[in-house]
Amino acid sequence: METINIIIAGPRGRMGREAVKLVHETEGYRLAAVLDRKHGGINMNEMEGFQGIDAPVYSDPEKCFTEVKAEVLIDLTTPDVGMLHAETALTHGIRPVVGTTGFSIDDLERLERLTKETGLGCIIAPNFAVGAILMMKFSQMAAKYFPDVEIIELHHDQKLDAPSGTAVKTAEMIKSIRQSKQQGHPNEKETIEGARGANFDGMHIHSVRLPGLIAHQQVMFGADGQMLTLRHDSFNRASFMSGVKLAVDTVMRQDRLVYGLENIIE
Ligand SMILES: NC(=O)c1ccc[n+]([C@@H]2O[C@H](COP(=O)([O-])OP(=O)(O)OC[C@H]3O[C@@H](n4cnc5c(N)ncnc54)[C@H](O)[C@@H]3O)[C@@H](O)[C@H]2O)c1
Ligand SMILES: O=C(O)C1=N[C@H](C(=O)O)CCC1
Repeated sequence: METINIIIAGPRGRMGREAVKLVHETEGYRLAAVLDRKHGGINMNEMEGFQGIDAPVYSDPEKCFTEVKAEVLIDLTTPDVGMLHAETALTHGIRPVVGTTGFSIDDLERLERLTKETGLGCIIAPNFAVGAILMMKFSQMAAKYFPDVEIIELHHDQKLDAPSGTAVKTAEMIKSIRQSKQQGHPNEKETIEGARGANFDGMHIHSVRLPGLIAHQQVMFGADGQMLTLRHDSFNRASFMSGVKLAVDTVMRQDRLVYGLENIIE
């Protein structure tokens, strides 16, 4: 088995720490370096909580991708930084696996162009949890029969982007099979701005942020006299790691942009 050399961006973050553990403990993976905005120039084992993990730390992505031999970048940072990392990685022949959420349609189009130019795979996964992928797929199936839908996503209160990447992806998947529909009463009026949530092609997305939560989503379908609710809960960040591993293994065989793990799980 060929070793996959991996760079992780955002190793001290909530997701980054889990990803470091995954790469460190997986046979056939080697942690080649990490990208950390503060600690460039030291070794990981000098950083708190990473004793016994030997990898150089960089703060400058350009320098990191030039000096380090790696096949894959796992990015778990913030949208603007994640976009810069993904583009820079591709131009250095490194395949990005991006868990960072909050990318715009423009960002996705730019990355798609870059993958076509370089012939390299890139996976953008708004949610790595297999259960969440199933919830999105089931929601897409249900929307064929229940066009009236509201999405409620619930996350911890340190989350930067709203709506969540998962909610946006769910809405996009529903939109792909549903005729555009403005839901609710045609004359409805918000007496407090935002009361009806975000409007995506007529369906509404509500974002809840509370301490204690991790990542949760409920998709509610209403029809005359009945309701169908699909819900997924991630109770810890280890729940995302089998999806990260699937993405790393798959990106090695891809030559284009893949947006969403639903396109690669069988
Ligand atoms: N796809 C999924 O399944 C999934 C799951 C959880 C979180 N996320 C997303 O992953 C991202 C990270 O989430 P989190 O909860 O770990 O956040 P976090 O705030 O705990 O971690 C983000 C890390 O990025 C680092 N960072 C910021 N700028 C940097 C830079 N220039 N260079 C290197 N590192 C930099 C920060 O120091 C921080 O450690 C978010 O966008 C979140 O929405 C995705
Ligand atoms: O913790 C977060 O932030 C998460 N973000 C993802 C999203 O935006 O959908 C999914 C899981 C957790």
